[in-house]
Amino acid sequence: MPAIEFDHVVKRFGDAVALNDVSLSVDSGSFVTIIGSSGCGKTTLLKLANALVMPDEGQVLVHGSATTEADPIELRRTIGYVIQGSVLFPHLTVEQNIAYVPSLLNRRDQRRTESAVDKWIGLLGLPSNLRDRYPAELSGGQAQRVGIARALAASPDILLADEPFSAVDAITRASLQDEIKRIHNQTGVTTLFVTHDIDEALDLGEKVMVMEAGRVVQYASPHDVLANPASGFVERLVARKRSVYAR
Ligand SMILES: Nc1ncnc2c1ncn2[C@@H]1O[C@H](COP(=O)(O)OP(=O)(O)OP(=O)(O)O)[C@@H](O)[C@H]1O
Repeated sequence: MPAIEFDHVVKRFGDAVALNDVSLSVDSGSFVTIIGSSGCGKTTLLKLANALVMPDEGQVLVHGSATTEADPIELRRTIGYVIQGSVLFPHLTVEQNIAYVPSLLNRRDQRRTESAVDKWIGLLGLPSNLRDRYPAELSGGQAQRVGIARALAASPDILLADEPFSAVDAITRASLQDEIKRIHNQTGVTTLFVTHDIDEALDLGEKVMVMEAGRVVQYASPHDVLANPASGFVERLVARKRSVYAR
C-alpha cells in the first residue's frame, strides 16, 4: 500500500486554485523531493497530507485512509513536520524539546525517552553540551537540527519537510543534506521534502516532483527528469544540470 495517495485533488483558496487535479502516489519508504516556482502549491500539497488543509475535491489517503475521515490529532502523531526556521518550544531546553513527544508516548518508561533523545542527538550531530540550552541560544543550523531530531524522535511513519534547510549557510546545508539522507537510509521513513534548490531536489530525491501552477508536471527519478524533462518549465529548471550531465 502506498504511504500517501492524492486522488484527483483540487484545493482552492477563494478564486485561487492552489492545487488543480493532482493524482499521484508516494511509495512507502521513499524519499520524494518537491520543487516548483513560488506559489505553485508545494506547501499546500504537504499540508493536505497531515490534514492541516482539506481537499475541495478528490481525496488524500494516508496509509489507505482518507484524511477527511481520520482524527487529525491521531494522524499527525504518525507524521513528522519540519518547516523552515523550525519552530521549537522556546521555554524548553534542547533535550526537553526532543523528549516532548516520546515522553508522552512512554509515560511509564522514562529510559526509553532518554535513549530516544540520546539517539537523535547523536544522529543529527548535535554536541551534547547543547542539551541544556534554550532555542534562543542556538545557531540557525543547530535549531534546524533540533527541529528534525524532535520530529523524528516521535518515530513517525512519514516526514514532511518544507524547505527545512533554506535558512542555513551552504556548509551547514550540505551537512544537513548528508544527515537527512543517512537518516532516511537508516529509518526508511517516507519523506516528502520541499525545496527551491534544483541541486538539492536531484541529489536527495529518489523521485522528484516538479510542480507548476497547481499541477504536477513531472514525477520521476532524477535521472528521468534530467534525461526527459516533461515540459519547457522542467527543461529550464534543469538546463544547467543537463549541460553538466551531458559531458
Ligand atoms: N491560507 C491561504 N489562504 C489563501 N490563499 C492561500 C493560502 N495558502 C496558500 N494560498 C495560495 O495558494 C497558492 C499555493 O500556495 P502554496 O503555499 O502551496 O505555494 P508554494 O509552492 O508552497 O509557495 P512558496 O514556494 O512561495 O512557499 C498560492 O497562490 C497562495 O497564495
